[in-house]
Amino acid sequence: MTTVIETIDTLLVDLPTIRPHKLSMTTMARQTLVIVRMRHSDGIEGLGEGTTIGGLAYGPESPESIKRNIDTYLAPLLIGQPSGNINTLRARMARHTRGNMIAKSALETALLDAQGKRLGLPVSDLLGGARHTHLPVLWTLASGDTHKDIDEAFQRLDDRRHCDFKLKIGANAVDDDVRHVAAIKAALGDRASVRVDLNQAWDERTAVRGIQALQDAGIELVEQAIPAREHAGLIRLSRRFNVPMLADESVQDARDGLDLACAGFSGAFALKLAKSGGLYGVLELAHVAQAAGIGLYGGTLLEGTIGTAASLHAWATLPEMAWGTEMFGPLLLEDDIVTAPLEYHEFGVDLPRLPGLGITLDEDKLAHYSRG
Ligand SMILES: O=C(O)C[C@H]1C=CC(=O)O1
Ligand SMILES: [Mn+2]
Repeated sequence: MTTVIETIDTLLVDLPTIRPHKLSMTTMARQTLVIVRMRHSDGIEGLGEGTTIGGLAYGPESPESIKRNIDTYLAPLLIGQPSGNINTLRARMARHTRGNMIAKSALETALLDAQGKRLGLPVSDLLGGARHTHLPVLWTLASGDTHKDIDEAFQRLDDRRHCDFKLKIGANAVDDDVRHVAAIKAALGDRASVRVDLNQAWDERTAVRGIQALQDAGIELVEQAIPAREHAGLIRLSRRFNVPMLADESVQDARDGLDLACAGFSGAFALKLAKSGGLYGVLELAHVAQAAGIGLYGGTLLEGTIGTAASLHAWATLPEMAWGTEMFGPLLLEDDIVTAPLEYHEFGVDLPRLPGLGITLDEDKLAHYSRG
């Protein structure tokens, strides 16, 4: 008998962060994960996660909209359908619903987790096989205080946890931000690479001034300096400076990637399951980038362990990423809802090797942190 999808439950899970995480558009004191539990008629449960940053501060989906739109619109499209044909189920969601890429990503992840468990294969094997089993992971310094950030960076270096750092700037005046970045880079010297993420905070004129100063300070990568939809401006910046531009909010999926590449962008793309609607969509973007000679970077929306593991399975199938990954989401959270956390060591993280995502929920922790 064909295995079908029987039930899909969604849970809002609030976890405190280890310290305030200050971005240009919001300061996070907690993270809300939307956890999907998808049960199939063969008794297998698939897990998925949809997560964004700061409610509606980061993008058009909030944790509450992700849950509501799965419950109301997306789950009914899947329930009763055969479990194993993920291409058909993706097409069904795309045909009947627009946008909501984080919600779709959570569901696709749950489908892949279940299929992997069913076949006894890790998700990366379902995607053709892992080329890496240990991936580099950077850390974001975003305490809002220069000296605290420097102490935090040295701690991470000494623990051999991270040797690349991303600084979140754009909330303060340009000169203050540049001073903050330059002080951190000067303190770390050659021990670490330092990059910045503006999260769209500058206009193009400000960006020209700010990026020149950041380049002079030895910054290695400048992420999303100007608003997402200003593709022409981003391309001008990528041509103007030696320091490469990393497109994040500007590049959601393969279509954006193709447009940017065809219009002359050079630099790198931040890949995120949340932007591209799941593992297949994000790999389509990665393949466009590869064809265009654009560098890859494994990005996060600060997902917990389930979403982070899903991303790792996708990144593991790619050639080495020019800019590594930022899959540190679980390390920013005070606690976890899984029985065995991901293993972070030697400046990176291990790819889980058990079937599916390789992650098991801790039911007590899940109940404790779930809303309602
Ligand atoms: O890159 C972003 O825009 C989102 C995210 C990734 C790391 C972090 O601290 O925030
Ligand atoms: Mn970013």
